[in-house]
Amino acid sequence: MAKVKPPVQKNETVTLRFEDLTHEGNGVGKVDGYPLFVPHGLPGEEAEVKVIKVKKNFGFGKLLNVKQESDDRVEPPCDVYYKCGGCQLQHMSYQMQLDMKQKQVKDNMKKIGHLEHVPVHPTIGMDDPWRYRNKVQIPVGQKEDGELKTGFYQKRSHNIIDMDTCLIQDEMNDRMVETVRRIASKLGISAYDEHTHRGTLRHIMVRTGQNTKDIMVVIVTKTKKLPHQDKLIDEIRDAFPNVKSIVHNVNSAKTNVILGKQTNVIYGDEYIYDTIGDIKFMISPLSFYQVNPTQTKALYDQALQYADLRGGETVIDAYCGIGTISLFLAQKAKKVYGVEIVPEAVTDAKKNARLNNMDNAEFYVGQAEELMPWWRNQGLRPDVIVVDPPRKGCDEELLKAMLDMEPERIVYVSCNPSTLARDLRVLEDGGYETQEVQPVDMFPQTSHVECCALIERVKK
Ligand SMILES: C[S@@+](CC[C@H](N)C(=O)[O-])C[C@H]1O[C@@H](n2cnc3c(N)ncnc32)[C@H](O)[C@@H]1O
Repeated sequence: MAKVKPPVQKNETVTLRFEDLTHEGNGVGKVDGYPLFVPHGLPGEEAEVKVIKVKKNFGFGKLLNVKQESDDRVEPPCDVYYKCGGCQLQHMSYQMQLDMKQKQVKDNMKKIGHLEHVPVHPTIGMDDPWRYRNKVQIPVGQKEDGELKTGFYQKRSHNIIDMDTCLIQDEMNDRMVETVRRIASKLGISAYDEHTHRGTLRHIMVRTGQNTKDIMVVIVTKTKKLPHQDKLIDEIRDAFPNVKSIVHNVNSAKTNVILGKQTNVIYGDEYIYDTIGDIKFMISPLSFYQVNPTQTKALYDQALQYADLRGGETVIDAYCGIGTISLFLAQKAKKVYGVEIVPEAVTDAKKNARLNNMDNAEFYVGQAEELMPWWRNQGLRPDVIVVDPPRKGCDEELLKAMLDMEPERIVYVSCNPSTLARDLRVLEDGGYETQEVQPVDMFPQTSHVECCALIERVKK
């Protein structure tokens, strides 16, 4: 067969009408049937686009000039939006973002899970979709004049954009990052350089309790010693007298992973606290804690509603982190078993159960895919199983053990609709039926979406 040449060439300028959006939020327009993916293009718009990459069946373009704007186009409030890789959807009305996420989930259900019949509800959005993040982890670099800079990486690169504020961060986190950077700069602490593997300061992480206003700062260095440690602590405390915890984390490895294994509390407490609903949580530096507390409440309420607990049930919460969902469930269940791979998180989970006077939740350190079959072999038969895995979804062994245990209901909380759809297919083939999926906008202005799905055992 003769080779068909793409109808566009690299660096050529073409006029496109965008027909659709990809799951990442890129506009899709076609030249003679050949699709071009263009960041910041919106459906219905006509625009001039520079072709920047040509592949056999599709290409990529750069938006040069929008000739006819969509009613859903909005002016991004962030000065560095078009450079920074953090947000992808600031140019889009919030309603369009929510609709796009619902469609993303529906498409995955259909294409990956072959679950076109499953109702996917409209995405639960935020009243104010800004300043929602309770945690920032920001890389530190050095300017030409030697001063330190902090900022997220430019798209598809490791160049740090010098920025003072991030509009999806809690303002407290912004101010703390700026303060630590300024003090460290003044004390002459150098930034870590990933090319030469030299220098000291790698990242600044700040976590804030949205409801308690507790603040934890984690200073990540390549070096075992934190230079000018006492001075740094004094000056941070002068600027933020209410800081609860200052932690030094050592990460000497050549890696993209932000935190190393060694953490030393150099001032204050090992934990900060936050509340979700009526439950109080203590959170240590290495533990996972959802980044958007307002939407976490909406997500957990949904999970609890799907679990439909009456007080007599045994429940397993797999991938339980610091026990957040487990304790929500324990309010209504007879017994909850949690499993989590990070030992520090399990320590937090146990302490959190005590903190809330709950004695019906037990937590175990381990791989969920190992513990679940072990529980099955021990004869544990839960009424409800909740899973909340990382992006790669559930392990096959775990899915198999869940099916063998025959719970009435499975509640699947997911931050990745494609692995959710893949795993739902396995559960459907194993005798379960997905009843509904509720997307929740945990990460406004970005293309990520969180979901909660209800799966029930088909009665024979
Ligand atoms: C998306 S988080 C959910 C945490 C918790 N349910 C919450 O809402 O805060 C996923 C959790 O799974 C843990 N994890 C990752 N792989 C695991 C595995 N194989 N077995 C058990 N836990 C795992 C992570 O450490 C993380 O705490």
